[in-house]
Amino acid sequence: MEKETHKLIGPFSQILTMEGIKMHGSVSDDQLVCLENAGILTKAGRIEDVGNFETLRSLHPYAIVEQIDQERVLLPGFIDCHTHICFGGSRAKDYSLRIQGRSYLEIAKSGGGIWDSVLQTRKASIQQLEAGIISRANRHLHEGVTTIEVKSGYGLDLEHELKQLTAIRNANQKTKADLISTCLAAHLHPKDFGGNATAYLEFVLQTILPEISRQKLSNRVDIFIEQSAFSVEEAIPYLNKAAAMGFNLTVHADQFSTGGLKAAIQVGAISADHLEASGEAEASLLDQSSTVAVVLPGASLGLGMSYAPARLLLNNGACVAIASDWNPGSAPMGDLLMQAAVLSASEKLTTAEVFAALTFRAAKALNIVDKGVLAKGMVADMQAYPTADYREILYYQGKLKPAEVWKDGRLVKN
Ligand SMILES: N=CN[C@@H](CCC(=O)O)C(=O)O
Repeated sequence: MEKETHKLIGPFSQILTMEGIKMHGSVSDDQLVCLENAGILTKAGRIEDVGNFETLRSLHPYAIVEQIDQERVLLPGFIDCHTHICFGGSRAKDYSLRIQGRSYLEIAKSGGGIWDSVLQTRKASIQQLEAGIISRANRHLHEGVTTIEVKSGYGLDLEHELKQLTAIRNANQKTKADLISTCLAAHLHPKDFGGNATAYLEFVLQTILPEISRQKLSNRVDIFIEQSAFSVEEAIPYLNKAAAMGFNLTVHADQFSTGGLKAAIQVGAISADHLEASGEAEASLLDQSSTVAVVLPGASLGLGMSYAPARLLLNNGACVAIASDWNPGSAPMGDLLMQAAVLSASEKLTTAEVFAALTFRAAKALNIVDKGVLAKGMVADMQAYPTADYREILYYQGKLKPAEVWKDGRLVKN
């Protein structure tokens, strides 16, 4: 019986296991474990062994062989640890205004921005939201992204935050990608809430979060700390109370102005995301911190703004992850590999740093311990690129896509 459940996949020209690389700070490419003519043995969705293909074949003659006949480089599936792919409508109008020179915040003040997506998302049925999530998640899966965080935050009242999180839960049953939900009811102080920002956050704490816990819709809470959203003084008590209710914390921090990263570290957030406005002073805070610094080049591309200082953050010892921020406003593209490749050219990130940021460091941002590395016991989420040289993956700046993708050891794209 056991013999039938083992599967040996290979031979691969190269397998980058991502094993043995530290969680924090800079990484040079010579730290990458690159196995040549390699295979991977899986069983029941987990990795049993990784090594030379012929050696594995002789050690496990009973394994069913899934033969790879062409040149391929195998990597762990990517983990996109920050998205907003549950939304209704489009914000093409905002984009066209931005490329005419209007800023994100100006557009938000004049009726566009996040609030416009809130109105469009409230109008959408749960089925429409589900269909949108499934289609975006499947596109990501096709491009090698096997785990995807998905935020609410376009509902901003009890009914519609629950509708978004329920749509994410339903979509998770219908896509082969793994979806991890986050409650971002604190995305904005809603225009139609009859009270100030603090009163709104109290409402979220007393009404929305208990219901989310009761229905087990999410165990993660996020807040947007920014002049246009919530202040540090408003956010800290909110985050501390959410943590006391058992939620893991993540923060939208330092996108346009600073203060958010420091607050995220202070409350023990698992990650602080954005960081485009962070400088030397903020980067130095990450030296002794376990908070993951998640950079979002897709938002910089969508807004035509500077990238987060990923090189500086790594030089300061941060654990840096890269995510797509896929959303209808600031980051509509949703191509994680392309964004990471373009960021690496500007920020001078090594291939090892980019792949770490898309795999096991992104897993840390989601508190996941069994994904992002190809090693015994880990989930067999993997992707194979049609090349014999791993350096070509970033070289083609996102145009080289995986030819095969496996989720839980099963081929989901070929
Ligand atoms: N910055 C705040 N939230 C999103 C943008 C959402 C939107 O513009 O709709 C982000 O992560 O970029």
